Amino acid sequence: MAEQGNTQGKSLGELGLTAQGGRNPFIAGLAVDSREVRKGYLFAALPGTKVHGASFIETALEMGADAILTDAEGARIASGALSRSDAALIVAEDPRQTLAYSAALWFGAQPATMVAVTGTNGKTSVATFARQIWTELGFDAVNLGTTGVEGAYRAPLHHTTPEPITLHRMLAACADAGITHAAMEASSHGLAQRRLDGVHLKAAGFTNFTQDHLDYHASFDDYFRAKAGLFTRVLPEDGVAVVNIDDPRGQDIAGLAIERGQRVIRVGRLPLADLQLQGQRFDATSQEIRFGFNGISHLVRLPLIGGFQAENVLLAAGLVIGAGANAERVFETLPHLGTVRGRMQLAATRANGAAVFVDYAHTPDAVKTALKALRPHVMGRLVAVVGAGGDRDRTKRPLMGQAAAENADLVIVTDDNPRSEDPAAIRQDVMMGCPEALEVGDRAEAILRGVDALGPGDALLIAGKGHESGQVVGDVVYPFDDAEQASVAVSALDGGMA
Ligand SMILES: CC(=O)N[C@H]1[C@@H](OP(=O)(O)OP(=O)(O)OC[C@H]2O[C@@H](n3ccc(=O)[nH]c3=O)[C@H](O)[C@@H]2O)O[C@H](CO)[C@@H](O)[C@@H]1O[C@H](C)C(=O)N[C@@H](C)C(=O)N[C@H](CCC(=O)O)C(=O)O
Ligand SMILES: Nc1ncnc2c1ncn2[C@@H]1O[C@H](COP(=O)(O)OP(=O)(O)OP(=O)(O)O)[C@@H](O)[C@H]1O
Ligand SMILES: N[C@H](CCC[C@H](N)C(=O)O)C(=O)O
Repeated sequence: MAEQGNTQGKSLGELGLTAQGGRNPFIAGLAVDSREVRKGYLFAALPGTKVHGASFIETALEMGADAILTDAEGARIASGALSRSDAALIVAEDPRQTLAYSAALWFGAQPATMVAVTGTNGKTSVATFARQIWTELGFDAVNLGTTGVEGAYRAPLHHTTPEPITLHRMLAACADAGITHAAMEASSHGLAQRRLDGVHLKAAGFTNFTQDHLDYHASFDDYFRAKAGLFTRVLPEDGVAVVNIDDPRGQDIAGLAIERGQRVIRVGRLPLADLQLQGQRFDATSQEIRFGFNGISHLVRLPLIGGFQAENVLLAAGLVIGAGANAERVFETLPHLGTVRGRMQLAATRANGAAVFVDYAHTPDAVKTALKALRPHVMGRLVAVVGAGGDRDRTKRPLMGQAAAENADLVIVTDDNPRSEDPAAIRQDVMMGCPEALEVGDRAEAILRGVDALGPGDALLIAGKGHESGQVVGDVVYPFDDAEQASVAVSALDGGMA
């Protein structure tokens, strides 16, 4: 109970729940996994992708559960066990959403100003920039997502958008630590599973929409509908939608937001944008951007590599403005933003001046965008080390290879978390899109070969793992850090010059 952060216990009513059968107990904690149930807990028996959680209701009752939250199908599956128990039974149409609301009530605190961002690519970057802007403005702020909880409170997370019990435990810990501002990532899995439905958002952002996760979502339209849920369901009507309208799906989102009465801040290059990116100039380590807001033009130097990061920065600025900050003060913070860990991060420089970048591009669009974004910063050739993950969307693999072949001068295909799959078979899938590429399964060797290929003025992009610290092979996570390997390779080739 203590780790649930609530030592008092709560009645069902206090959790927004009404029992349809059984007692009306005082709840000691919440669990979605029967193995985590303790005496007096509410067990949420959720319909799963592999099995209905109701199959574990009997076990949960044996472990001491005093209340069961499930759907009609779950109540039917466990009718035998339920009829032998006096535990409270709550049957909800959408038990995942009900759990999300109850988890928010259970933990009872979240940072006062919260924003969330969704989209295929750019969520971590936007959430991180939003946190950096708030920090520059003097607020105690965090970002939560793929890279964990970062900022004035730090903690690891195992998911981009954690399930609601973990999420609200974390939000309450942040609030207790004095965090007033939080920017979180909303993954499509998280949205489809209603993980954010109890979060109080002031603004929500949309970056872009391209292929990913078609292993989980039945179709592109399903994937889009999941993302749109951030605006049609989670963001309240008085919330602000901050949308990249350069993406046609962003225009659809803006339309949905307007239908709900939400204020919309349009971001993009199109003349219709409220926060309009009007020009970019690049040098080796930074970019100068010109943008307009409310008829006023601004010129700012961003110490960031990659044109797409300007789009992410403006989306983050829009979110911070949408959540209540003064726009001119927000724009003053932009020259102080820093590189997002593992996103177009300069990891090492060779003695001949060639640069090695680490990036988290793991979708076809991201590989294309990242490589294209490096071009204006680089005088010479562009080398790419690329691979695709196992147990993930297989259809994206050849497209990732193709994106690399079309946008780099030399491509090296390697392993990236093969998980339970045969690494050679994954590489073959990728190679279908880039048949001329060099195939080097061992990632450390692939990086070494990539670094070795660099002449003066060239650059290497190591795509796919970004901030990750391991290579997942089978069930084993081997320590592996692309940035570290880049330094090791440069040292090995140039004699300690990394
Ligand atoms: C594919 C997916 O999202 N799965 C989530 C889903 O599990 P599931 O439907 O597969 O569960 P299941 O195995 O069928 O079991 C059904 C239910 O029985 C319960 N159970 C199961 C076994 C048992 O002994 N006792 C028990 O109670 C399970 O907790 C579950 O609630 O519901 C579970 C409970 O809410 C989640 O923990 C689980 O996330 C798993 C851990 C996961 O890895 N998700 C990943 C894919 C994910 O969410 N990633 C996104 C996207 C990141 C990105 O953008 O790339 C993220 O936000 O991190
Ligand atoms: N606005 C953008 N448009 C296209 N590609 C982008 C954009 N922003 C980032 N990327 C690419 O996507 C990669 C991942 O970026 P980021 O981590 O910010 O996205 P994400 O949506 O959080 O991804 P994930 O949820 O899978 O972690 C970057 O390393 C870059 O290659
Ligand atoms: N959140 C993404 C990250 C992918 C990163 C890449 N390194 C891989 O393992 O495919 C996923 O789990 O699909």
